[in-house]
Amino acid sequence: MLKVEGIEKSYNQGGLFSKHRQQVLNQVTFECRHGECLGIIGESGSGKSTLGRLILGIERPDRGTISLHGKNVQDRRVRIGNISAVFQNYTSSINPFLTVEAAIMEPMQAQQKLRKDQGNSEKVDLLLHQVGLDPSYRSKYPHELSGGEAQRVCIARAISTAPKCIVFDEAISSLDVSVQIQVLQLLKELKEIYKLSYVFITHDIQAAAYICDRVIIFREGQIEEIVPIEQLKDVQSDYAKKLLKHLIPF
Ligand SMILES: Nc1ncnc2c1ncn2[C@@H]1O[C@H](COP(=O)(O)OP(=O)(O)OP(=O)(O)O)[C@@H](O)[C@H]1O
Repeated sequence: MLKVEGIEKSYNQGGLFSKHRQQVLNQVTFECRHGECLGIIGESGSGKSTLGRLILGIERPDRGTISLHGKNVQDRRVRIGNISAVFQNYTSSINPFLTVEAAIMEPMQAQQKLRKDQGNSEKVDLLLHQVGLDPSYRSKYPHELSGGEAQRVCIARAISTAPKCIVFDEAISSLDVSVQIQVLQLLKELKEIYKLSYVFITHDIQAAAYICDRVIIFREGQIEEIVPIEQLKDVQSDYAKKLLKHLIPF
C-alpha cells in the first residue's frame, strides 16, 4: 500500500551557493503493507528522518516515487487525512496557543470533511478516550500537559482523520520508560482499531521488537537488510549484526 521506489535525496553542503551535495538517500525501495508496522533502524545520520519527511511529503525526492494505494504522495490530496505523523518533540508539535480540543480538530478541519459542530466535539471526546485522556483535557493548553499527555494528544491528532499510514519519528524517545511502554501499548491497540500501517523510525531496538512486524536496517542512506521481527536475532550482514549488538542495552 505505501510503496517507496528508487528514492534518492541529496542536500547542498556548505551553504546556498556551494556545488557540493551530500547524498543522503540512495536507491531506497520498500513497501509497507496494509496494517503493518515497519520499523526503520539505523545509526544517527543514516537518513531515517529524511526518509520520514519524504513519505510525509514535507520534502521532495530527487529521484524515485512514494505512493499510497498507487497515488503519488507529492499530490497534497493524496496525503491530507491519509498520512499523518508523530514526532519526538511533542511540545513543538502542538501550537502553544491552541487548546487540546482545537489542536485535535486542526487536522480534521484541514481534511475539510468535518466542520466545528456538535459531531466534531463528540469526535474529540472519543479520540481523547481512545488515547486514555478524559474530556476535561479538551480545554487544557499544551503547557498544562505532561510529556506523556502531550504525546497522547499528538497521537489523537494523528489518528483523528482515520489515516491509512502514520509515520512515527522517534515518537517515544523523549518519554520516561514507564510512559514509553504505555504509549507503545496504546499504539498497538490503535493500529488494530483503525487498521493502520505504521512507519516506525527508532533507535530503540526493544521498542521495535515490541511493536514492529518487520524492520529495515538502514546504513548510510541505503537499505542494508529487511528482516521480519521474529528473525531479528538472525540478521545476515555483519553490519546489521554489529548495529543490533550496539543497540541492545547491557
Ligand atoms: N535539510 C537538510 N539540509 C542539509 N542536510 C540535511 C538536511 N536534513 C538532513 N540533512 C543531513 O542528512 C543526513 C541524514 O540526516 P537524518 O536526520 O535524515 O538522519 P537520521 O538517521 O534521522 O539521524 P538521527 O538518528 O540522528 O535523527 C545528515 O548528515 C544530515 O546532516
